[in-house]
Amino acid sequence: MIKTLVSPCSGFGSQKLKFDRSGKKVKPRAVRMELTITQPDDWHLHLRDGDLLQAVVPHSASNFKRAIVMPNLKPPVTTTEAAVTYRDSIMKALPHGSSFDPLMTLYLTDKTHPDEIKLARESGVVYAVKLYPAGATTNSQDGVTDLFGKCLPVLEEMAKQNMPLLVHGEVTDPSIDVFDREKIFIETVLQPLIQRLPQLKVVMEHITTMDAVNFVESCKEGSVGATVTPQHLLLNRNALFQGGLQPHNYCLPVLKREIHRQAIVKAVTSGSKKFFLGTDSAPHERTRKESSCGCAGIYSAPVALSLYAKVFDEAGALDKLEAFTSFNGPDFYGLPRNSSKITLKKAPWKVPENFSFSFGEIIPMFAGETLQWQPFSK
Ligand SMILES: NC(=O)N[C@@H](CC(=O)O)C(=O)O
Ligand SMILES: [Zn+2]
Ligand SMILES: [Zn+2]
Repeated sequence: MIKTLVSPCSGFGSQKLKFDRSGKKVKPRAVRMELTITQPDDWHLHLRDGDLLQAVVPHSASNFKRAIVMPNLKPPVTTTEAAVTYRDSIMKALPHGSSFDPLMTLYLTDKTHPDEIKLARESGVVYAVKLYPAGATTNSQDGVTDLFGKCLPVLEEMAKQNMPLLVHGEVTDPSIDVFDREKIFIETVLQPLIQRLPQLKVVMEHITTMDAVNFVESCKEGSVGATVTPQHLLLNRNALFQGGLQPHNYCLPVLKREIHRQAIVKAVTSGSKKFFLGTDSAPHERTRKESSCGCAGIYSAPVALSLYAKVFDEAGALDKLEAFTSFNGPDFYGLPRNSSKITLKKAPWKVPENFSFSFGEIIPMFAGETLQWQPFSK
């Protein structure tokens, strides 16, 4: 439900009377101040383990009902048994009374056996398998070196079990420019994969380019989907260098040109069912980001909903926000939509400069900046 109010105050300053060229009074523009939507899920989330897990899980649990939890721990979550253990530790770290539901994933390796997929399906806690090309991103060193050469029997079993494949879609060939790695991955891996196994459900994670948008749009609805992060909707690659090197804007796949950002905004605000919310919230302790060799990953969990609302608001598409945050993901995964609701209110708030813990600090995306939308869970 959207409450459309004629704001007595625009952005909480008074709204001046406006006149057109002929001197006629112009009706004030309706400003949406409050929006109640089905509770969102996060279809791409890093919760880490140990102290970091304890520190970050409340931020996701306070806004999202479910999350697809990434398996790139050290060591990676490669078996159903490990996924069950990891899920238990997430449940233990949740704030008292939380109904957050972590949906687990397995980390695909060259050695994953098709029987592991059967176990995963039977477990009822594993919802997808994640492909990290070896060396493509954080903790991907145990990932896949040759998808078609090593993983075909597993992929066939996944198609049989209706188990989605989630992909970090970048080639790792060092001769390929880092800004072209997603495009080349689509051409050399994804296109051949869906041709070979059209029954396999695939999610292209954290898409960053117009090429990815076009690819996903060209595929059959329900067979290929994509998650979209707040950073790839709001920032272009200039944000990496604005006034000096900005390590907290560094993630993989790296931010791209403005034309790509615009294509992604257009895709998610178009009402297409193929695109859904996946924050890729990826916390790293401050000193690991502000380093001579800084880690890739942006911590967005505490600000993500505000930021998605900002994108849809600025595009004049707030009526499309709920499908993106709360319908398209569960529909793609074949899961029920949530019955709980949250309310987003237009009420400015300042993002904390940092979150401080005994082990160090985590810097959130848009640290210290003022945002307009604020989520309130019922
Ligand atoms: N997105 C990132 O930059 N980093 C992620 C890994 C990933 O999703 O690629 C992480 O785990 O830190
Ligand atoms: Zn990734
Ligand atoms: Zn990720």
